[in-house]
Amino acid sequence: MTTEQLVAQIHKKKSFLCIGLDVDLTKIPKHLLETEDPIFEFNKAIIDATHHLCVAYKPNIAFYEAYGIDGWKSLKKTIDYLNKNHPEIFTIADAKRGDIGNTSSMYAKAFFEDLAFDSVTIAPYMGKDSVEPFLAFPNKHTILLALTSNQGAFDFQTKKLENQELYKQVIETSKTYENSENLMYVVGATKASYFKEIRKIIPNSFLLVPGVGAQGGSLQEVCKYGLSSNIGLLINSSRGIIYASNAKDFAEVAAQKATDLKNEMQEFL
Ligand SMILES: O=c1ccn([C@@H]2O[C@H](COP(=O)(O)O)[C@@H](O)[C@H]2O)c(=O)[nH]1
Repeated sequence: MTTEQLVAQIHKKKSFLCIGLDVDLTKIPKHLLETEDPIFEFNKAIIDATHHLCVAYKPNIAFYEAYGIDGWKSLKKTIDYLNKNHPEIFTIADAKRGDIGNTSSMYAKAFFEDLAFDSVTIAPYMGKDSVEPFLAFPNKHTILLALTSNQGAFDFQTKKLENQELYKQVIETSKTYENSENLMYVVGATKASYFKEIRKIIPNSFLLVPGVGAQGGSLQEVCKYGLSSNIGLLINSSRGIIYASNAKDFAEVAAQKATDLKNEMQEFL
């Protein structure tokens, strides 16, 4: 999917919501455990109930890898279901990969070719040759961890190196990479006070923003300085939506939570 197509969907649906599909078998409704593929059945129900409210879904790959080959099969079924039934939805493999060049090329093939995601999250720590293999794929997007939502972000990302914070150096350096127009960035909603500075460096790039809901970040605070001229934000919520109920009405309640977040977005569209 191109960035222009994503922006068009945001305006059409009046939403820049991304729903995280972080499936934990201990948290999903018990009746689904009796089905052949509980992870896929859970995702399918959530997608069927919420696809009109959001523009993106973000399965976090750890939640699938944790269940071994069955988890990977459920992931494949989920992305195939999305690509077949909702090709207008932007898909994000939250995998946080990145390695030396030839290994990164294999990660890129796994997520962009085999699984056919639109984007993948990448850790920037190994630098240019670890990121560029992902950027080489046309109309695919590489989402670089810039300033993460967790407390540990302060261990390194905000520390100054040669008088500039590391997260700023990551963003500035990444702009020099080949095909950097395919970059997006992760910035946590819990770091709302940093958005003004970040927008000075990347005024138009898309930012994937996790951390609203369960982690306590505020949509209003993020939008104050995070919006760009083409919206430029994908606000993610995972647990706050998908586990709002673990009874038989879980998909309905998830849709209500997604509607609440979408409604909060209206004043910014
Ligand atoms: O900085 C980051 C980067 C990624 N995440 C991921 O986003 C979701 C957030 O889930 P919630 O349940 O809405 O808290 C999850 O997959 C994280 O691994 C992040 O939170 N922060």
